[in-house]
Amino acid sequence: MRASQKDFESALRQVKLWKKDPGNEVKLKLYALYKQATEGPCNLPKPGMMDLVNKAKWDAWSALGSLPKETARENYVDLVSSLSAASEPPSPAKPAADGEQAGGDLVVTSENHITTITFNRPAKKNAITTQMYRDIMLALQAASKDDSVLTVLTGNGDYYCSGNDLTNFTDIPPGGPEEKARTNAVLLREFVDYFIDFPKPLVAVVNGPAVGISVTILGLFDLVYASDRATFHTPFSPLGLSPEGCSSYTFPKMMGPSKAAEMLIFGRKLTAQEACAQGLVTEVFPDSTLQKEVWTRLRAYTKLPPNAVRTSREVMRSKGRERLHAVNAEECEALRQRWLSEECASAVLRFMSRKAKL
Ligand SMILES: CCCCC/C=C/C(=O)SCCNC(=O)CCNC(=O)[C@H](O)C(C)(C)COP(=O)(O)OP(=O)(O)OC[C@H]1O[C@@H](n2cnc3c(N)ncnc32)[C@H](O)[C@@H]1OP(=O)(O)O
Repeated sequence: MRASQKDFESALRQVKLWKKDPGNEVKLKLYALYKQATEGPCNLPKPGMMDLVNKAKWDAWSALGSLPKETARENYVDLVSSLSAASEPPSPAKPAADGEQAGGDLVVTSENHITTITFNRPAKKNAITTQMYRDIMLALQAASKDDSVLTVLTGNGDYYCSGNDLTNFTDIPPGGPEEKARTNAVLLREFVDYFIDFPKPLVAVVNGPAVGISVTILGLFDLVYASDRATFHTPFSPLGLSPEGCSSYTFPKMMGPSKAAEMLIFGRKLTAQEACAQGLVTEVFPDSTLQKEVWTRLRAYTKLPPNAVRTSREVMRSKGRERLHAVNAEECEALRQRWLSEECASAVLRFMSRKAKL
């Protein structure tokens, strides 16, 4: 059935009532269809390379080519109706009380003296949004004070985490790309500082592939248990970026400068076994037994005298902390500059335009 002008207007009103931001990809699709339905094919000049937001919008609209206005209107109505029919999104993450589970892109649970922070965005391979960085910091703050002995990070679905959400870069504030780069650098520095200063043992249960920042911060963890399906990938150079999470210091220290260079400069992806041989991973488990074996082991660790555990960790960690803060500051400044580079803009655009196809 063809959508009438009335259906189209009703869909426009419906979008305004949505409580949750549908995400940049959906917004781009809606934008493109709206423009096509109301103005026809895009004949605006192509925005400049650094104007990420307008460039992404232009790409999405242009990709519709000569799609007739009526079809665009119909596709808009269909898209809105399919999204509105989808189940209501869960509430945002919050630090949980004992045993409580919060929904959202991050799930925090606390049980048997273990606080678990789960990346819960499986449809996006658990890419970390700006809100998730903030929620992880809140969860770590709460976990540092609760009665848990261990804090675990893990992922829901087939991925552990695909790193920073690359669409983070498209939301340019009034201060322009410079302000965006500055606020990202502040956020990143604060985020990594939380891991450097965290007072209890940090454990990663790497259930699948890990990319970018989810790999680099592993150098700040005490234990990294990985599925044999997991891979470890830091594709910074292809993205026009440079290493973060103190990996420019922890990785060479852990695996030697040459192996670290292969990963951090040349983006070589490691298998779980290779990452274990390099000291990044503590132990690799068959995917089918990972959960059972790891959680049994972790529960046993929580029975150890907690003050002895904390003291041992503190004496192991305290000496390097100041250095790590300095490394973090240096890496964030390098990244602030990288985010303003054409190399980075092109890489993000490549990813975005792949996504803007309708
Ligand atoms: C402010 C602090 C900054 C901190 C600095 C951090 C730096 C980093 O972390 S750099 C690393 C950034 N991550 C990446 O470059 C990974 C990008 N993603 C991919 O290369 C691929 O998606 C993949 C290899 C992770 C998975 O490929 P595939 O199995 O083919 O699945 P899809 O590509 O179809 O992905 C499914 C779905 O998920 C979305 N998605 C995946 N990763 C990201 C991401 N990092 N950011 C945003 N979105 C991501 C992807 O767009 C697909 O979405 P739909 O098309 O809507 O299904």
